[in-house]
Amino acid sequence: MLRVQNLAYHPAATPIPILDGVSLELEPKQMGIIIGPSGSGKSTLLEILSGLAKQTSGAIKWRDQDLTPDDLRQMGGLVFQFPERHFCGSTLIEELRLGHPDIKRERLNAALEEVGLAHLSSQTSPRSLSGGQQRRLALAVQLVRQPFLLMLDEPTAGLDWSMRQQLLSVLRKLKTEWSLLIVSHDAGELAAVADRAWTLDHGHLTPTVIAPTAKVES
Ligand SMILES: Nc1ncnc2c1ncn2[C@@H]1O[C@H](COP(=O)(O)OP(=O)(O)OP(=O)(O)O)[C@@H](O)[C@H]1O
Repeated sequence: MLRVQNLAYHPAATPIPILDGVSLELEPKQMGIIIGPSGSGKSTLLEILSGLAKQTSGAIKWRDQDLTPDDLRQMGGLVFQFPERHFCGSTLIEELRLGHPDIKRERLNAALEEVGLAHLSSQTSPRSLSGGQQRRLALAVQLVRQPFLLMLDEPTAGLDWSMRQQLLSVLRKLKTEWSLLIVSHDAGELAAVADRAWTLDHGHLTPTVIAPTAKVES
C-alpha cells in the first residue's frame, strides 16, 4: 500500500507552500485520481512521488518502508502529459529498451500485450502509431520496469472520444495488476474507472466522491 503522510513542499522562493499536509493511501491494484485546477500542485506532487523532486517534510511509504527519492526513481513509473512528444526510439522495441538495453524480450512482449499493442510489428515506428496507441506505448515503456506505482499526468488530454475509450479500457485492465495514480484537471470519464478520488486545491488534498460521467466498455 502507498502511504503519503503529511507531505509538504515549500521551495524557498515561494511565500506559501505549494503542497501542504498532503496525506493519502492507495491499496495495491487500485486506481486513484487526484483532481485539481491548473496551478493546484498536481504535477509537483507527481514529481515528488516519482523522485524527481524532494518534499520539504512528510513521508512517502510503501507498506511501512520509507521511500527516498532514489527509491522512488527506481521503483516508480511516471507517464508525463503528452508522453508521445518525448519518444526517442525509431522502433517500438527501441523505445521500450531505452535505458534498459539488457531487458528480456519476453518482458517487452508482456508489456505490449498488457496495453493491447502485441499485434504490432516490433519494428513499427512509434511516430506512425495513432494518438491512442502512442499513449498506450508510453504506458508500456513504464510497465517494462515493473513499477510499484504507475503515475499518469492527464492521460486522456488531447485524445478523441474513441481513443479515450481505448485508453480507459487499458487502464481498467492495468489496475487488476498494478497500482495507478492519475492527476487531472477534470475526472471526466476516468471517474468510471477510479476506486479512490481526491481534490487538490492550492496544495491541500481532500478525499472526494466523483460521479461517473460516462460508462466505459470493459
Ligand atoms: N520549484 C518551484 N519553485 C517555485 N514555484 C513552483 C515550483 N514548482 C512549482 N511551482 C509553482 O507551484 C504551483 C503548482 O504547480 P503545478 O505545476 O504542480 O500545478 P498543476 O496543478 O500541475 O498545474 P497544471 O494543471 O497547469 O499543470 C504553480 O503556481 C507553479 O508555478
